[in-house]
Amino acid sequence: MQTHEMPRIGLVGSQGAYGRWLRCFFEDRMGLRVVGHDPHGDTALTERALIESVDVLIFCAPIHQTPSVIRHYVEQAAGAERGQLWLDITSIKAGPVAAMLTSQAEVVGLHPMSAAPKSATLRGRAMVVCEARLDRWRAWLERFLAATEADCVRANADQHDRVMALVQGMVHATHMAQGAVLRELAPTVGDLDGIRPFSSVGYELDVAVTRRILASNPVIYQDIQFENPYVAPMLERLAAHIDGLRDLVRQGDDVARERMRETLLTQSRSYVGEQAVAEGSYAFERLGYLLADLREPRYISVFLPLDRPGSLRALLSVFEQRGVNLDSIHSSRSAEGELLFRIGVSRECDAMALRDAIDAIAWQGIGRVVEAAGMATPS
Ligand SMILES: NC(=O)C1=CN([C@@H]2O[C@H](COP(=O)(O)OP(=O)(O)OC[C@H]3O[C@@H](n4cnc5c(N)ncnc54)[C@H](O)[C@@H]3O)[C@@H](O)[C@H]2O)C=CC1
Ligand SMILES: O=C(O)C(=O)Cc1ccc(O)cc1
Repeated sequence: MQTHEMPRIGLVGSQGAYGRWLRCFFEDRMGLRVVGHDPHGDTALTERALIESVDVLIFCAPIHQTPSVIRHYVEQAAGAERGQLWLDITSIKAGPVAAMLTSQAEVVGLHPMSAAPKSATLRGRAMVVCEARLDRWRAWLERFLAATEADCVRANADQHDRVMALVQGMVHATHMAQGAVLRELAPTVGDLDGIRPFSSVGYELDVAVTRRILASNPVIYQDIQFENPYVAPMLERLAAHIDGLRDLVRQGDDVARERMRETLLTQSRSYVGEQAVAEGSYAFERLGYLLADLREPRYISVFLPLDRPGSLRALLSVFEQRGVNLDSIHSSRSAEGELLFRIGVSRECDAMALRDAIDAIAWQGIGRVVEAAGMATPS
């Protein structure tokens, strides 16, 4: 009983990005004891000793290695895992879940749909939950999932992998291809910096996705393409549509134009449905306004240390008292994950009044101005 109340947590891959996040999560948010093993930097416990000292074991190792790592742990455990809960967070689910099922532990596969966040929980992110063999650990699992604050969606492992071929495989493939096309063709039109002033909202959004992928761990993007059996058939369809479009454009006549409209626009529009098309289109517009606000060169970013009602009002009153007109206000996060208010300031506002407002934010103890951009340099 005690075990299920305050289980000891074991992390396989404890030194990785998610391993480190999970350690903080379990220790700080759930008050649980965490131990781990990782060939890179966490070898105090042998694998067998790790298994013997935990109640819940979580695999957070690289995707392509995880099934064999799990099988190795099953061998090492040799039955000692009976009564434990084994979880994994791998981006592909069928292989890891099948491997965990060869143990005698209870088994649930998880997939958080975001990189390890800078925040303390997974609030606002989806997490797929594949219950494979769950009995006595059910109540604790529900408490754990609630503590993550993730939006949990249940699926079996095969369903998960089919969906991920679209949600991840397709999205990553198209953006990796965009990155390669830009690399090849952008030099002929003034390079990326030369293209930037010509950006549309769609280009800017796609470039952000592509660069996010390029900034991340390449092994994950490689494994998501290569380890999911549903990716190859998806790529066939993707390639067929791109090839088809190229052929129609080469053909170039009215028949080809009509065919393109029919296959790539009209049929998809009616499949998606009028309402969802309208909602998606509006979401795109809102992102356009957001990007426009974020592009405004004159803004300040403020960290408000006091997370309580009225903090934002105190901040805004500093501007009001000095007659500084604001164009936009967004809550956002710094690259380090700190919650910030980003305030766009009217280009017409008086530079002295703005500087005075910035000073007042600090000396009145309202907040810390992390960045002030587009200000006239003081004379
Ligand atoms: N990074 C992301 O965006 C997301 C990752 N995931 C999943 O989380 C898992 C881990 O990902 P990251 O933490 O980003 O990767 P990572 O590469 O930062 O960490 C993996 C860790 O596993 C360790 N490791 C390698 N072989 C091992 C073994 N035999 N035994 C124990 N540890 C071993 C590595 O030394 C490394 O520290 C992957 O399965 C990935 O699919 C899930 C959602 C998002
Ligand atoms: O590229 C994406 O989809 C991300 O947002 C990051 C990411 C990478 C791997 C995952 O399994 C889940 C999320």
